[in-house]
Amino acid sequence: MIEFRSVGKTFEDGTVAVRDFSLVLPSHSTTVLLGSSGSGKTTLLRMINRMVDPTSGKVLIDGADVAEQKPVALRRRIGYVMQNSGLLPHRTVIDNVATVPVLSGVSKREAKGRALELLDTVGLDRSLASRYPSQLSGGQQQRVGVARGLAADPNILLMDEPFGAVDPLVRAELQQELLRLQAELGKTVVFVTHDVDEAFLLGDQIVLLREGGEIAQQGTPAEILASPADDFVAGFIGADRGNRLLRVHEIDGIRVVVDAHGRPAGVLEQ
Ligand SMILES: Nc1ncnc2c1ncn2[C@@H]1O[C@H](COP(=O)(O)OP(=O)(O)OP(=O)(O)O)[C@@H](O)[C@H]1O
Repeated sequence: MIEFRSVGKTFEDGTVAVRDFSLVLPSHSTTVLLGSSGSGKTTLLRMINRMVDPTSGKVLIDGADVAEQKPVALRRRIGYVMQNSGLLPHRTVIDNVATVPVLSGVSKREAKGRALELLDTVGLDRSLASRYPSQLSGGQQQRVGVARGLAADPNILLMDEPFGAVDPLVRAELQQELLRLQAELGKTVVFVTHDVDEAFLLGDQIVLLREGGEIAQQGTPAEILASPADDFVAGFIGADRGNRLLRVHEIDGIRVVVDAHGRPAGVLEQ
């Protein structure tokens, strides 16, 4: 469990990124921090692994204050996946994935063996292991980024707009892969995005933020869709709300769900 307790962050130039933020993130589930640019999502995410230290309040992991833990050790046991994959350009795919375990004392041979398994896990062909990041597509790079985030077998995986830089088709594929992986691995995932559809697809819990890291609403996607707390929430999730209004049509005894434009969205289970 990750807990933010009355956390605030004012940067040295006086920018108040987060005013007073409290939240519990349950283990083995995905919490999405959703909000527009500048709402403080990345700042909050980075407080978990101490890439940013709060100026007030505390962040606790399983009851232990992260401020009392060494940042390097903390970062080695928390996976971090960012936009543009953050891969080391002069290292091969396999070395990128194996780096953190080797730094943590795992033998090179063992780390490489595990890295190959992780390529399978994230749906990458092992033949790509000896390539450099620039020799991969954007989607493949992001998969390597996810493999690297998982390399130390962390309980917590932080993901900062990890699929923001790839085209919509690849993005949809990566989202499905993450859902599959999460069903298998059950990590505590904290996922940052400004994309409502992505948030609703991936999140068990959604936390919609206004400026300053103020929580506009938190709940399951269904709860937020069913009863937006106020106009801000309704506006944020509602840009294409029309598409979210679904109806059931019966065709030859099969119940088909269609969206507001009459496009089929799926079939109801009998
Ligand atoms: N190092 C810094 N120094 C000063 N201000 C900062 C710093 N990092 C972030 N900020 C400011 O803090 C606020 C929150 O930034 P943050 O990156 O957390 O937002 P975000 O919701 O993740 O936005 P985005 O979706 O654009 O990444 C912004 O106003 C930003 O300009």
